[in-house]
Amino acid sequence: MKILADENMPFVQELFGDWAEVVTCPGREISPEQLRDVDVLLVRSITGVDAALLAQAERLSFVGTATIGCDHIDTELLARRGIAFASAPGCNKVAVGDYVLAALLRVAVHKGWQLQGKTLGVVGVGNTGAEVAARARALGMTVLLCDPPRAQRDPTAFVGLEQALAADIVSFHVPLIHGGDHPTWHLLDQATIAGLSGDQVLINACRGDVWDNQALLARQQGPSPLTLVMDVWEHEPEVLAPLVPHVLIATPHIAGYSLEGKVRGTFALYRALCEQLGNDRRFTPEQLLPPPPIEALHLNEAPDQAVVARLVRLVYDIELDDAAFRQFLGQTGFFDRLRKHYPQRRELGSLRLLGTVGNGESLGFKVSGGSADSLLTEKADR
Ligand SMILES: NC(=O)C1=CN([C@@H]2O[C@H](COP(=O)(O)OP(=O)(O)OC[C@H]3O[C@@H](n4cnc5c(N)ncnc54)[C@H](O)[C@@H]3O)[C@@H](O)[C@H]2O)C=CC1
Ligand SMILES: O=C(O)C(=O)[C@H](O)COP(=O)(O)O
Repeated sequence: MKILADENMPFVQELFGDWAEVVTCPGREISPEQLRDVDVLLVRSITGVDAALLAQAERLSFVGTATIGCDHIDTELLARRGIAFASAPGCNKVAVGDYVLAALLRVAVHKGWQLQGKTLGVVGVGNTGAEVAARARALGMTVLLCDPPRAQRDPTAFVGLEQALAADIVSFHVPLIHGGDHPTWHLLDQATIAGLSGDQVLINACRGDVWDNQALLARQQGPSPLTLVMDVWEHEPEVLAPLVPHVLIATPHIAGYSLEGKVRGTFALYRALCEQLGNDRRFTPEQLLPPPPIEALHLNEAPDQAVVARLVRLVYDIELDDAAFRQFLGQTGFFDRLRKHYPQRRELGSLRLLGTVGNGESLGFKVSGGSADSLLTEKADR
């Protein structure tokens, strides 16, 4: 059996190497010719799997994407051709929650805000949106949930887009959908942008095409620009360069790039393929993860916003991602290069907080309760 996998997918040799020949290559370079003798194709979000790519893929029986988003896959085509398909729902939702928490804390410094009491609109309340909502609540924010497809089933829990867009901060977590009842392409368009006030903050960690980037640039060049956090961009890997100086935090589609998230992504495909082939699973995701750089910290009291910000930065410093983006912007291939060489990033949950840590768990950290002394003893005993 021959497996072709995106080179940015960790642990493919370890997981599949025992029962298949595994070949890897850059996701944007996978060609129809390469797929002639391939049985299994494992991609990430940058490989468009469509009729043109599969034109010569006579042997292909399985396609997997180690991502949450599936907008790059023609799933109807796969179904028509009898090719099995798997994705990795939720695999990097925690990483996206970490990213947005780090962004909120950075925004707070920039604006001189206490986040407690501020409102956050979450547009799209699935796996990633729910992670973000939980962390914002732990910071004492009032969270407005907007998810029209879900609201059809549970109308009382949700607000409309207009109300969500009136929040102090609005974070987008929708799939990219063209057409249908709830399209998300250019959900933030010229008209919605015009209705926003210059005090507001917008975060996009879902798909670039959900925001009209040209319309945003026009707004940012006017008298009352918005505060923007952008992990994703229209037309990636291209970036609308003139927009970047008007963006507070700019990153190259790495919100979901924790090591844990990537491992869960590859592992979801391993599990699906094992099931399809009737193979036994020899690994668990935990076996693949190295120990984190910092395992535990002792806190004597519940952390305030400034302490939370320092704790988050110990595990994930979003400003380093922003600085790298600005340093290399404009160089050919900078976007994909930053993604390919992304430093190993762990989730907040890799750090255990010991002692009286209040809302630590809801913020994403691992927490051990008990008195400070008993925990110190427990730590010393380990
Ligand atoms: N920047 C990054 O690194 C990452 C980006 N993503 C993107 O984020 C998207 C969302 O991920 P999940 O939360 O895991 O997906 P999910 O499928 O769990 O949730 C998406 C939610 O959006 C809702 N929705 C659909 N249309 C909507 C509309 N017009 N308005 C408001 N809500 C709408 C759905 O009802 C659903 O509840 C993914 O499809 C992917 O494109 C996901 C992971 C990492
Ligand atoms: O899971 C998703 O959906 C994402 O957006 C991925 O985190 C993006 O990573 P790549 O597939 O582009 O490496």
